[in-house]
Amino acid sequence: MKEILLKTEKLSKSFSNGGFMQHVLKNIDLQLYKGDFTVIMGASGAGKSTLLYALSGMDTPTLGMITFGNKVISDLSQDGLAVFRREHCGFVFQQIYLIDGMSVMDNVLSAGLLVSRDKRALIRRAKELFAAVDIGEETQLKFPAQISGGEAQRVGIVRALINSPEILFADEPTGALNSKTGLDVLDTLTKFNEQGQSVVMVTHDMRSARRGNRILYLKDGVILGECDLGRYSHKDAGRHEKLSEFLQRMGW
Ligand SMILES: Nc1ncnc2c1ncn2[C@@H]1O[C@H](COP(=O)(O)OP(=O)(O)OP(=O)(O)O)[C@@H](O)[C@H]1O
Repeated sequence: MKEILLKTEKLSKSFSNGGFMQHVLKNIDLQLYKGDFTVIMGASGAGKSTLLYALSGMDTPTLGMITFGNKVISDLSQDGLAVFRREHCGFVFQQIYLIDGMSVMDNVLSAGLLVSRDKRALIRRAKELFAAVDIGEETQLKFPAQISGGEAQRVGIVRALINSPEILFADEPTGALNSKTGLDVLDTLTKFNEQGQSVVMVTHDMRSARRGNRILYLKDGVILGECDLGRYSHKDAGRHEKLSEFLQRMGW
């Protein structure tokens, strides 16, 4: 039996655009499960990022309820949401936004120090995570301008995981990377997920989506369908076909 991590009830989000209301998310009832690698797909403008922002407390819904564990997060103030995000969520975006004037290690530690005062423990965890993403000690001392895009994204993942978040949210994490470095980042996400990290990722890239075990398809602000792909394995030859067939059915 899967454990529910996060739940939405009648989640709606509307924006006022040029004097009219645009209803981007419409009454979404969704449950996200612990340990899953959930992927949100859909055409451009379907509302994928808007959904990710609402789920992660980066934005508030217009209507509806979001519950994390036993805690209703949709009622929290901006300050309450900031604390929720810091303590429970990790974020990886297409743009990495490392702080230029700090070393790679200090970038990660500064995120950790927002939650914990135990610098020694943070350094230990940072080192473990850097080892897991294959960022050596020399690179840890470099500044963001001195590392490659792929290294920067892997540092971004370490930063996102330093506070041991219950959910890692990723929005097109390979969007700005070339094929090889994008693959390294996907392998890294897969590895952490195999170790139990729950991941929710938005993408319109099939190669990225294949890493998920659960694929949700969003269309015009509603979840049109979902596909259970099972756990990722690079040996799973039928995976690509199963996903293609699902996406075709969804009208992708
Ligand atoms: N802050 C905002 N203010 C006004 N409209 C917004 C805002 N954020 C999103 N929208 C609108 O909501 C719709 C869905 O946007 P969203 O970014 O969620 O789509 P998406 O599925 O992630 O698209 P893409 O794949 O192109 O990134 C778009 O029409 C967008 O213009």
